Amino acid sequence: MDFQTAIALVSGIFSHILYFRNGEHHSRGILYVRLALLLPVIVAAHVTYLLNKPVLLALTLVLKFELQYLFGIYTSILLYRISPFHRLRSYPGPITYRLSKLTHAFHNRTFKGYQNLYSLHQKYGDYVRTGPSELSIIDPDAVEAIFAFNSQCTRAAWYGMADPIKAIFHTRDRAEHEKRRQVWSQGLSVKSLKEYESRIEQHIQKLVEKIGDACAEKKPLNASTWLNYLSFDVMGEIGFGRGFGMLESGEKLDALKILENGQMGLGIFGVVPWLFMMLTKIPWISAEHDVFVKWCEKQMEDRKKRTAKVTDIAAALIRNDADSTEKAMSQQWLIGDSRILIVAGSDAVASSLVFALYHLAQDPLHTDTIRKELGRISGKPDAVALQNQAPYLNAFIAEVLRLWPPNPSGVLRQTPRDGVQVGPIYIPGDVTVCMPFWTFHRSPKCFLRPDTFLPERWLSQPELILRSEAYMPFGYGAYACIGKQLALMEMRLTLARLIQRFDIWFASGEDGRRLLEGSKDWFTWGLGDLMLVFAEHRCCGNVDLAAVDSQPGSNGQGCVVTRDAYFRVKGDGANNVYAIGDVVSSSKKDCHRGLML
Ligand code: HEM
Repeated sequence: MDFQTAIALVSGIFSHILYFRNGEHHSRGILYVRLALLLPVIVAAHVTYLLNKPVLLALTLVLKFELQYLFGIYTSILLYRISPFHRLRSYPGPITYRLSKLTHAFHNRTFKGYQNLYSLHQKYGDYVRTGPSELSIIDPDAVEAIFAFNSQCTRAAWYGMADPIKAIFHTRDRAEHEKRRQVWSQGLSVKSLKEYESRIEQHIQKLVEKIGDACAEKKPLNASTWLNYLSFDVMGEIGFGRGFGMLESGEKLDALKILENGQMGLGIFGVVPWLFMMLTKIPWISAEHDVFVKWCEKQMEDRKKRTAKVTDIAAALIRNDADSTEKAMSQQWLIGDSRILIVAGSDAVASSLVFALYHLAQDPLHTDTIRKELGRISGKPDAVALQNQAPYLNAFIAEVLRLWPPNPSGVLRQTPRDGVQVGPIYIPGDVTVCMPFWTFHRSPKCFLRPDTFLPERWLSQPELILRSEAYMPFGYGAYACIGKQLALMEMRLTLARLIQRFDIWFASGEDGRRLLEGSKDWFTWGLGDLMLVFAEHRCCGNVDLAAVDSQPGSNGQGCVVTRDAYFRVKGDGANNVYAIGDVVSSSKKDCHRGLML
């Protein structure tokens, strides 16, 4: 090895040990690339000028030195990551993940990040090393230490990927975040929620009418599409004072199509923040995303110009902007939060509602139980009644959020410099820790029969919940979801209104698999299709199956005759119809046993 090579290699190794090994570098990717490209040219120019060497020779020498230097850095980095000196050496995990997060991105290429994490936990246990300095954890004892208000853990580098944009969701500084959260909470107070209720109802009513039309024409509907329209229209209404009109037009806004494309990138490259940040700085890659950002800004600008007749979340943010003395900074917050307003709540509510409809179609007993419960509430149940007097509905929603949390791969935190102690386990400092909700919610150590949809675990069978700390679809602690009550109100109202009016089944040829297996994990869910048929519910409440049951061998099965159709029914052999199936026919001849309602 010649002297120059030795110097280059040693410089590389020391650069890693003294500089790159410490602190955060994810936001400097572009800077490093620029330096790597520019420095050789500058140095070569100096060598040519000072030593009088030919340009080409100087450039070759400098580039050779640079490559050797980079080789030194990367060899040192990779060896260190798998060495017994690394602070995460004792945690199990695949060697390829220890070497580089790029492996994680590669495994996420099919948008099944949540399943990937599930498999890793199945193989390696509750603590898995999923990156050079990253752990995925499904230990309920660790929740307090990592998420509680008094935890020293902060948001991980992942949240800084939107830099330099300012927004509540991207703020890593605890004090700054707390201040912004106070501004947001004015728009989400109990009083505001009360005002939002009737406006949310109007949008739900539009959805109900659309479904009613499809129902009259006996047409199936894609629930994933229509619930998305609802949740975005509601966020337009609550966020900016007017819906986006998608329920009326039946068409997705172009801006939201762009948003979906952008989410795909997040699903794959989001696990490697430095790479994601570099990619989003490349103009032709970020062009579409910039259009979406501009559209969000425009919503806020338009809202500022309108005199508000109604209250909304933007009103609180704009008020704060008007009071602010630091105008430029305040404007930055307003722009950043306009995006959060649109994105944060819509996807999550839509996916939760679609998975809820899947479970209703899959087992109509849930529909029946909720309907009976709603029937016991006097008058049309409002949001407060649904919260306090519909325990099964609430348990049903809780179970949907357990099995299908809207952020399936969870959220990330960073441990403080001194690390964190979880009982006998020490998690070293400056480590990114992730709690993957989908996997955590299905841990057999935390929930009995973890993969089974059982709303009863939140009601009559609490013994099925072993560790309630593991349940955190809305996150937990200082950064937890600020829109939780709004989301729950919207979900309760939507499900109640749909169940009160319709019976819900899978459309012909649908079994829900496209939703369960085809949905993509791109931080929130990119939903697969779910084709459903809705039918006006005419035979509500208990149905006396005696006539059906009295037929020998009927086994509680037969037909229910409503005003104009014959439905196939299944009973429990006692007095309840618990599944009402397809319309068999409009005449009695295809219906071998009938029961007139
Ligand atoms: C089922 C519905 C929803 C679920 C499951 C959900 C889940 C979450 C989770 C897990 C976080 C925490 C992220 C973290 O720890 O960094 C979060 C944050 C947030 N959510 Fe939601 N969310 C839902 C609906 C909504 C709605 C309707 C809004 C509308 C206002 C909203 C606004 C926000 C905001 C602004 C944050 C950031 C809070 C902060 O930084 O302090 N979410 N959400």
